[in-house]
Amino acid sequence: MNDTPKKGWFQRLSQGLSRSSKQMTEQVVSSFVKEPLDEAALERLEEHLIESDLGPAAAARITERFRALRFGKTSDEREIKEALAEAVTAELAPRQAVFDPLSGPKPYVVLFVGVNGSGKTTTLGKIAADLTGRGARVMVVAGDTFRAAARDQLRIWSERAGADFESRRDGADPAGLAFDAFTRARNEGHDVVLIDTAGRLQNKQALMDELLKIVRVLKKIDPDAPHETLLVLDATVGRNALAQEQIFGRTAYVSGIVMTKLDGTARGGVLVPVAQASDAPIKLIGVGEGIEDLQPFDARAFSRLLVGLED
Ligand SMILES: Nc1nc2c(ncn2[C@@H]2O[C@H](COP(=O)(O)OP(=O)(O)OP(=O)(O)O)[C@@H](O)[C@H]2O)c(=O)[nH]1
Repeated sequence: MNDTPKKGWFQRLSQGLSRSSKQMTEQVVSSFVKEPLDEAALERLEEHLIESDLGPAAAARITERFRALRFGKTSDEREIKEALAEAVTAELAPRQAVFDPLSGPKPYVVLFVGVNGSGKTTTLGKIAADLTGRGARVMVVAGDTFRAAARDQLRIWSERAGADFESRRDGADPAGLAFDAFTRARNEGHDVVLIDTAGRLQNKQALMDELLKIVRVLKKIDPDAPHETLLVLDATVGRNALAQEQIFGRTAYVSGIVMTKLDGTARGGVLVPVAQASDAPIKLIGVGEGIEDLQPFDARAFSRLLVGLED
């Protein structure tokens, strides 16, 4: 995604995170205002943070940091929010990284993995549109060959973006498709190849085997491919996102996480335990269905908005 967010992104992020920040402000922030911060209040804070899906480990660390900043002091709402924002930023800042498909090798191959419904296809479509908008030549590959609906949806995104599109009939081998598409993209001078994959097969093992096979055949053409493997996770499933991260993260060589649908949940805080559990950093976040609603992850902006700080 473009490093310089388009105008209005901050407002969209703010609006998208409004349910989460409302939860934080109502449940967490308001209960501390105008009381000197004591042990009982800190315990309540930790509980609220866990209820907001930040996870026990991060909740404990944030509470400790908060204690160091404010213990024994009477705080107004702004001071509470600033201290919380600082503590959440400290958790997330080391887990932030940039998705930059245009400064690597060409064609730059990006594999999209994640369960069905997580927002994979939409994310891929938004990225395709962003890249073609910046003048890149993009190929979109419909690696979920089992579901005609998934393919059609991707074709529509691809046409809208002005990208080239590669697909095969139902049930064709996705690894073969990926190989041919990568070969064509190399020959024709594409800048980026975006490969969608299935999110569900007969069982988990079959799904992982298929992903690994795709990776293997891509490496036959370029040992460094795929240059990026993005795991797409849906924030609305809360802590289930953690389980998904574990399954895909362990086997699929994930290099970056995209957290979608942060606008559809009051538990956007789940990004914190996911970011910490994963070996891969958070690269992009989605706060809506529009093309402009997918943007680079900015730990500081995210943390401040999560606790209801608008500036
Ligand atoms: N509110 C909101 N909706 C989103 C976001 N990202 C994706 N969606 C919606 O989530 C739904 C599922 O997204 P898809 O892109 O189809 O998900 P998928 O993982 O490709 O799933 P399949 O197509 O079932 O394989 C769609 O209705 C999207 O419009 C987001 O950031 N916010």
